[in-house]
Amino acid sequence: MSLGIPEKITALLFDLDGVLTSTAVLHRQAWRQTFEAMGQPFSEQDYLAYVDGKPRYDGVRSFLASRGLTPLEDEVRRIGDQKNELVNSIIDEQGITPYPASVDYLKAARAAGMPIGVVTSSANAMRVLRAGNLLDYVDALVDGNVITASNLRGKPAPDSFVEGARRLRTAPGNAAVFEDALAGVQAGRDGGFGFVVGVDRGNQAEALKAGGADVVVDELDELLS
Ligand SMILES: O=P(O)(O)OC[C@H]1O[C@@H](O)[C@H](O)[C@@H](O)[C@@H]1O
Repeated sequence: MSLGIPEKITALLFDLDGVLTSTAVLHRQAWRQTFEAMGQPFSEQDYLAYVDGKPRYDGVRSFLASRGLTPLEDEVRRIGDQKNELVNSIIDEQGITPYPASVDYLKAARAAGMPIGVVTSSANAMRVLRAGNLLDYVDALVDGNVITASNLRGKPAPDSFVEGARRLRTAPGNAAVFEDALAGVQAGRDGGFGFVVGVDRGNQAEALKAGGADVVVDELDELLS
């Protein structure tokens, strides 16, 4: 079976929320409730432009900066931590659903012997991967905790994907990035990755293309043939 990627690609790096699992929607809901409780209306467009794909506190800073606000660091953390409690209780209530088409793609990648990394800004990744029964597919994980502990810059900087490639012993030019967030697609482009797949979950196919995606799909199994 063909994975629909160039021959030079020898490793795959997947974002988690919104690419492998439908948790991006849960994050968006928790962010909206958190910001609206502060009197700041928060649209889907705000999520996509300012928060999606970025580490937790970067998301807080970026959205509030768009409203002309620059809160002190303590306040940034208080808001981010409040959102984290909320997203965890939403996950408790709603559970974790992997996208079936993404699981099919992971299975095909495994069958092809491709090393697989998950590169996500989320510090809740282990919980999500475990609940989604996805851990068997993961050879390397770079998550929000690794990003903090290793002092990496979060997406849109390429650092976390570069670290993922390093852990799979692959040069970025030989690795493919799979991303639904604009910040993540930009990270793939700026890191010189060999192929960037944009996954359009929110009417932003054009923006993903403009941000550096080589191809944009609605579901990962569209790449299989
Ligand atoms: O707060 P967490 O779980 O560490 O996640 C940080 C970010 O992780 C990203 O994967 C999500 O796209 C964002 O919505 C989220 O804010």
